[in-house]
Amino acid sequence: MARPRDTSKEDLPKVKITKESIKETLLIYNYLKPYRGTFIAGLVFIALSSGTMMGFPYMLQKLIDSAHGTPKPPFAFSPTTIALIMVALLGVQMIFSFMRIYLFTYVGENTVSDLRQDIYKRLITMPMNFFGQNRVGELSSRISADANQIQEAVTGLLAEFLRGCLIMIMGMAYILFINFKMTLLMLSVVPVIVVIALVFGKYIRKMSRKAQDQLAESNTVVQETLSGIANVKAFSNEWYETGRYRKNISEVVNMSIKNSRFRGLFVSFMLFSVFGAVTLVVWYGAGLMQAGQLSFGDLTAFVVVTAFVGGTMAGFAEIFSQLQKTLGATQRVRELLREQVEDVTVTDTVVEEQYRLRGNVTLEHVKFSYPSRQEIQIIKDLSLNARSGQQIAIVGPSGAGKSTIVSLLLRFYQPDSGRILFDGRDAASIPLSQLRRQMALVPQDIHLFGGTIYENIAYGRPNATLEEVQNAARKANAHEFISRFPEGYNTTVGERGIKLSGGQRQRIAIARAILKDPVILLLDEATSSLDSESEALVQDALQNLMKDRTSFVIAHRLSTIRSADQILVLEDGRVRESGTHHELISIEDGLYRNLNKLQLFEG
Ligand SMILES: Nc1ncnc2c1ncn2[C@@H]1O[C@H](COP(=O)(O)OP(=O)(O)OP(=O)(O)O)[C@@H](O)[C@H]1O
Repeated sequence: MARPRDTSKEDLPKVKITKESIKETLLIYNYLKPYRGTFIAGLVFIALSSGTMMGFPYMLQKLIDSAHGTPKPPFAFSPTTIALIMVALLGVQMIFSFMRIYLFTYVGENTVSDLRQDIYKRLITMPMNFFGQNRVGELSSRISADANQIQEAVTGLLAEFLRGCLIMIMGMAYILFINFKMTLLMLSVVPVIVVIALVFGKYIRKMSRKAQDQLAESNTVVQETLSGIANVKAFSNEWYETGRYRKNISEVVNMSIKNSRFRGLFVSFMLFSVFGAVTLVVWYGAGLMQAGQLSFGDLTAFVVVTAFVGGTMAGFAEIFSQLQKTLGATQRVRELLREQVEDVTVTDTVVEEQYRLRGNVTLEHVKFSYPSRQEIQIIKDLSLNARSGQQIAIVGPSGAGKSTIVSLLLRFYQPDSGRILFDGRDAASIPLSQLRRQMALVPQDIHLFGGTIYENIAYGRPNATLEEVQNAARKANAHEFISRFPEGYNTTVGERGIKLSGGQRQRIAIARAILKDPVILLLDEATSSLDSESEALVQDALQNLMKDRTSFVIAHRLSTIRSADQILVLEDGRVRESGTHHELISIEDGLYRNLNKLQLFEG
């Protein structure tokens, strides 16, 4: 029957059940290993609870027969005694069911939490290129929807399958034992009804999903028109939109009415066939009873067990469809777990003496194109030499490749050819985490994490004390405005917190970098202009930050880089001019000189 739509699950694609996909899924069961004992105990409780469940119709049979005075050994007791035994049986069943649910939830939650942590560790250590090629939404659904599906498989699916098998086997054996011929009669009708119900049910589900999609489409019209209401009104197109909506809605109505015919047919068919089957079996059983071959209790137990078996058969279809979804989920998760990660550590490490940098940076004939756009070379033969403590300014028009240089220095990407050297050593010979620990990036768009100002600054060195954080904030000219907030350093920022101005955010980012105390500083100057007071505070903070470290500054305003040791004028992936401000300004018709004259950059 058509059920309410559970979009979170239906959106998960199914895959074909093949030997390969099953093998993949079984590998996920590796995560079960640490909880093997509990898992096996859970399986035992499933078997026990299925067993006691089948004991119920058996005792029911004895109870009814005892009323007729025809109980057969070994339960030739009074009805009251049998009823008490049944209550005891139900009590035991309660314990078994409780244990089954508790143990499987314990195992399921723990395994999926291990799996989630592994996926997260993978995600966070993937190279930058990976993030350029995958959508964040899709990646996060690996950790939420896919992991959920796997959890259900670990706990629910296997348990349901085992329970189903046990009930089918025990149930079939039991009704065969009650009466062979009646079982054959039952087998000739019940599975047919189940199969028809499944096929029909699937078709109806598909139809109702279509109707829901149609409804969603009509909602898009509503959203579109309401969010662009000014357009609708300005064009006086209310009549047009009303017509569009009417057309959409009438499609929904048509489809739903068409569906109702099938649903009506399905429900009436099911009522007819289920009760018809019961009538048929009971009629046949009544004949056997008349002939003295069957007791009243036998007949009752037979009908109850048949209902169990029929229900289990139908349940297998759901297990099958869940299995397909799980195979899809595990395939995607396994793909992710197989991806090549960056060589970074996920434990907190300190800079080792052998990798401690002095801050000399050399680029030799570096060429680079982004892996996702191999055909366009962004950096074309770039060489530069920065000595420890120097300030290198990179200027040039938008799209020239300035930020790309910063990404290469951080080793987000590898050059296609040429070398990057730190203190004369090839960058590739320094472990990534060791290298990046000695660098700090102050980007153009400053990202503040949801948390307090203290936490945001301490991101530069997560174990810093409040005093160290405050000192960094002072140097970054941020202490004063932070102290003015009623909650000071405990003020929450980010999505749910207060909104800081552009200049304030920059100073937080500068404090974060000061706290990290990097050897090499990478600074992407914000393009948005600040008011002159704020600008002066930021510039002063930047001077504090750049003191005694090699700094690469992507500058958008030339006024801020006059004192730089070297200015590289980049155009189309090449260094067109380089030198100090005075050297460059004196080049007749030079690029820098012209840019300076304009005092205006495209970027
Ligand atoms: N992740 C990426 N994948 C593919 N191409 C990219 C990627 N990032 C940047 N590009 C391209 O590389 C070129 C250089 O970009 P880059 O950001 O280095 O320029 P920029 O000089 O910093 O520009 P701006 O001053 O506007 O920030 C651009 O054409 C851009 O489209």
